[in-house]
Amino acid sequence: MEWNEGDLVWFDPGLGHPLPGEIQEVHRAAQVIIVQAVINGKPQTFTLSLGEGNLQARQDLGSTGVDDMTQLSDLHEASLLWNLRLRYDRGLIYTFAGSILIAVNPYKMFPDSYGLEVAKQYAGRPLGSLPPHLFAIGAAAHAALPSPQVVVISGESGAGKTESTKLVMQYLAAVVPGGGSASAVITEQILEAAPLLEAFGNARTARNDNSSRFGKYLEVYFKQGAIVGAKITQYLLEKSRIVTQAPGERNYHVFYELLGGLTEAERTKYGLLEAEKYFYLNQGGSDCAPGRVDWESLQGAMQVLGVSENEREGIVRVLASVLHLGNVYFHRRQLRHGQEGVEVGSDAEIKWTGHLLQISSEGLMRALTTRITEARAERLHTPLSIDQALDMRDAFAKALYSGLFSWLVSRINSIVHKGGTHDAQRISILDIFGFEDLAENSFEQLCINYANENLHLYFNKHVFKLEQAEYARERLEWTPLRGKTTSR
Ligand SMILES: Nc1ncnc2c1ncn2[C@@H]1O[C@H](COP(=O)(O)OP(=O)(O)OP(=O)(O)O)[C@@H](O)[C@H]1O
Repeated sequence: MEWNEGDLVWFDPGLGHPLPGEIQEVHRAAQVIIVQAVINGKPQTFTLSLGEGNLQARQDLGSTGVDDMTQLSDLHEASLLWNLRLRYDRGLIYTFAGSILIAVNPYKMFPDSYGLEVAKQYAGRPLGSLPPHLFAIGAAAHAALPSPQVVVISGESGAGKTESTKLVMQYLAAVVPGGGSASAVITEQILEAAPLLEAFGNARTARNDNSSRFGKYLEVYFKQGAIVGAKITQYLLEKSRIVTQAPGERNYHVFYELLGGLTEAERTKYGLLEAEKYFYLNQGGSDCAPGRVDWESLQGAMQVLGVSENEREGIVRVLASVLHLGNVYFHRRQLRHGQEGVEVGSDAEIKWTGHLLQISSEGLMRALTTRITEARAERLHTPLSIDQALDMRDAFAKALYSGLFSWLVSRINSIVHKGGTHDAQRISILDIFGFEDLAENSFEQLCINYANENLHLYFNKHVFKLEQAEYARERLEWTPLRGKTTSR
């Protein structure tokens, strides 16, 4: 290829990845070209020998890039990223790749982009006829009913999945023709379920102040065009966080919201102190401020969802019990016959937990310090070591909290899913935790990454299969990904 001044190119000045540049000078006699690239906002020039630097022609994307990646003529990782970058710099955070929407997290709100008026513009418009937007995905899913639709939202932690899920839901709530007041109530309840689930299932992590620590599959049901119900399925709540947190991270938001919002009288009633005093809340060394939602708003969300006062009291009791349990400590104790066991350091926390859960404190103490084995008709109490007792305490706290979380999800479902939806149309939204590679990876990261791998595998198979079927239908030639022959 003959290069000329002003040609747009991809070149690699030895970085191991291509840069977008523009040829400034061509010195054919010396076989040298000078290319300029803008790096971190500063123009820099590179002198390359002709034939060096893996020069490739670069498409002119103008100042705002193309809004569908399929319009790119030079298609490789660098050109895809460059297009996203150009758009992002102009505040255009959404880009299509065919029927897939890529969203780049702006980390700042664009309130004008998500109003009712914008939602209405997208309603009923085919995908691609308006600029890329989450509402376009909502509109496409809605238009494709009655066949069941799933919006799969995928990306690493902090990418913006949860916010995107809420926006798709907001779109459906805003534009789906009203089905009377019953539909309006159920729609409000579905929207109110989001902050409630976030309080109990989200936490501050090193990557995201509001990271979802569970996977969520939300099915929204429609009849005669109106929303008639929803169902939430939750996966894999991260249990280790209830008892331990990595540096800079926190426990689930609800604990800090609870302690920041209780009145003095309520604190006394549940035997609670300020958040800094609880081992389960202060291991990450992060602050213990109440956080995103205040306790009062959370109570409001529970009210909208019909959670009774009695049930709310039960929720506080379980949360307070988890906190009390975390402060239980043990001493080594010499038993008879030279055996070693443990005893609880202070029984105040055990008494509070017993009182709040309405179980016997003595039984709880025994359960935390001994293991019961049954052999024939005999029950043997084997004393635990300190480490085993701590594990037992933590396991109990984890079971209590995850039981509460599962109960909450089924309680929400009992309100937003009244049954009778077997013949309803549905749009589902999958918001599942993204890939994680932390300084220390545990069993939870294995499960999260395994779930992601499978999702990607399914997604790739599905998308490529569909694409190949379309090629076959249109009798286009293509090279199957793993095959050597060109098919017709
Ligand atoms: N469309 C958006 N507009 C503005 N800010 C956004 C948008 N999407 C995400 N954010 C910001 O990024 C933060 C992280 O986003 P979000 O919690 O949705 O990520 P996530 O992919 O669900 O992460 P995780 O897997 O950790 O739950 C949000 O709290 C919000 O501040």
